[in-house]
Amino acid sequence: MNRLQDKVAFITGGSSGIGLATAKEFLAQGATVIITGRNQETLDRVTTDLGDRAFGLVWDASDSTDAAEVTGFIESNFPAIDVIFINAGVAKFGTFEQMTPEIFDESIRTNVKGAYFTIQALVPFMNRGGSIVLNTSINAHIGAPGASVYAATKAALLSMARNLSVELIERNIRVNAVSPGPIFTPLHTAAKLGLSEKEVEDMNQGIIEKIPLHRFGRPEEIAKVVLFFASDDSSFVVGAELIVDGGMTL
Ligand SMILES: NC(=O)c1ccc[n+]([C@@H]2O[C@H](COP(=O)([O-])OP(=O)(O)OC[C@H]3O[C@@H](n4cnc5c(N)ncnc54)[C@H](O)[C@@H]3O)[C@@H](O)[C@H]2O)c1
Repeated sequence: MNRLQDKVAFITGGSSGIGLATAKEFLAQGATVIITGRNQETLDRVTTDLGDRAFGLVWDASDSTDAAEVTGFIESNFPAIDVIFINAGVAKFGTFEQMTPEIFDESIRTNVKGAYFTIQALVPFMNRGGSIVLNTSINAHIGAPGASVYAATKAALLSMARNLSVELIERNIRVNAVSPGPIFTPLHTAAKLGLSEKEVEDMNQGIIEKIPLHRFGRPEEIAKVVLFFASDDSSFVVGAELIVDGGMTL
């Protein structure tokens, strides 16, 4: 316990799924947590549940170049940011023909550009060093039908993590990546995937058959890995990737 005592952590897309599980884990370890999302009501509800050390900020990851409000809030309230978890993301699946320029742009803006400019805006606040963790995906490594756009964004993110790690370590900031396999979260709903209920059901069944552990992962199982990267337990780990997929990519 208390692996993040007195630390301040910033989590993008923190109101559900892996981001929320990570916020809970960080709070349990003594951190103060700032989560971002697009909906004020949702953020209010979630931060009320999370308690006094949780703060919610409306910040659209796909428009992260406009950071004035976020940086102003941090400046007025915290001495530093110690941990950033780049987690907000969209997963638009579909055949090659179904991928429109709009889907492509939204995916790149949220998953790649959003990540980059969030880090650029927040690094100046990491004045006591710290840790940045990027949430990529096993899709950065495998070939799966219908995943070409999503996978391309996650491969970009993984490469971003490696390259930023060698640049930011000069400021005592470690950058690492977690690459989850299938984790049961709201991302797996038909609406978010852009598929029908039946397509999602068939896809999920097919996925489980490929996982040696024969089940989806839980958000909490990713949060534990993010905690490892965020805390001093990983003090000599720089530019690494940890695949957490129940053995799916083996
Ligand atoms: N669930 C999985 O199987 C899985 C596997 C590998 C990687 N991931 C990655 O994990 C991350 C979290 O996904 P999740 O599975 O917890 O699903 P989720 O839908 O619960 O979480 C995604 C979060 O991102 C937020 N978000 C999306 N677009 C945003 C935007 N423009 N601005 C701000 N926030 C935005 C959503 O509001 C949500 O809180 C994603 O980056 C996803 O690609 C998930």
